[in-house]
Amino acid sequence: MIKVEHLAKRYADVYAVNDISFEVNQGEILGLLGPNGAGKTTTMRILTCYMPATSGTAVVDGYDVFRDSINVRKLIGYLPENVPLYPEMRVNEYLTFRAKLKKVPYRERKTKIAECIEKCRIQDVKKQIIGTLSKGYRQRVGLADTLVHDPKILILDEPTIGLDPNQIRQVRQLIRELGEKHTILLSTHILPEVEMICGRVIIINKGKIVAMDTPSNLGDQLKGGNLIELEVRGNGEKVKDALSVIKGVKKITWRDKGEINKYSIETERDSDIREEVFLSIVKNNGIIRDMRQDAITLEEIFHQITTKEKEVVL
Ligand SMILES: Nc1ncnc2c1ncn2[C@@H]1O[C@H](COP(=O)(O)OP(=O)(O)OP(=O)(O)O)[C@@H](O)[C@H]1O
Repeated sequence: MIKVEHLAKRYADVYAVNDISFEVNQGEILGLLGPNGAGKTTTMRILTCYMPATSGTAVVDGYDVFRDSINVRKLIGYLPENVPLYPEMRVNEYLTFRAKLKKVPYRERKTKIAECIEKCRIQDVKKQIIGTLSKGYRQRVGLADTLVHDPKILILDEPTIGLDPNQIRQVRQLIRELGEKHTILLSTHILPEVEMICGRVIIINKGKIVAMDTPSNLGDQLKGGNLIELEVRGNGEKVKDALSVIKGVKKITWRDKGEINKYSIETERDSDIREEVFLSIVKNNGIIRDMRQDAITLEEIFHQITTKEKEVVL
């Protein structure tokens, strides 16, 4: 449905997006996940024909975003990060105005608007002035606007940003429902959001794609093991050397190298080496102050992929 090849966008001497390629298949919800400034909005702006790429191509349902921009726009409903609404208009007036702009035929307009109002659950506020609505309701009016011309594809830039936890839950649920009928590309920097909503995720950092898979495969393939957090009083170097030879240890990160040392030990999947860790530290005259084991979450993977910590990696 969307095919992006070697896309790049340069602002002056900075590449906001640098040679990215990916596809969004029909009917899927794909999450574009990345920290601030990763290039998510830039990618979406190119796909929605808001601005041209510096190089590369993007094709939406067979139409090139640069050459066939009018056809591409008809296919896409775009929710920008800051939803641009007219605060002095009433909700139904605004949606009628938008439907006219988007050339929804006069005969269908009423029905289409009613459908969007129902889908986005804004019946209660349809006569209310937009400026008086809560942020959550404004977001839903923005979503209703993206749907009013019944586009095949929805491009949603940080759709839950700035909402309270209840509103976030409602908007996520709404996006999941919309995913039954529309192909969706959404951006977020919130990990649980992609885990909850998306079938596939692209992790983008500094304009480059650093990982692409289903949320669960990312967990399995990239790390998939356990993480043991340790706090030890003793000779840091000696303890590190002893830990590194334990079978099942994949990587050790060593911090606070003083009298008290902290280690994060990544282990193989399905291995539990806590007892070996304990014995090894005691044997090397270390005192364990804390030891915790957790499964590595997508959060850690994301953190590791998108940041370069100063660390000792064995
Ligand atoms: N119009 C512009 N002129 C110059 N630099 C820009 C412009 N728009 C974006 N950038 C830069 O391009 C990079 C990518 O920005 P972009 O907005 O695409 O990131 P993002 O992943 O959407 O981040 P956020 O989550 O903060 O919105 C950033 O370094 C940003 O400062």
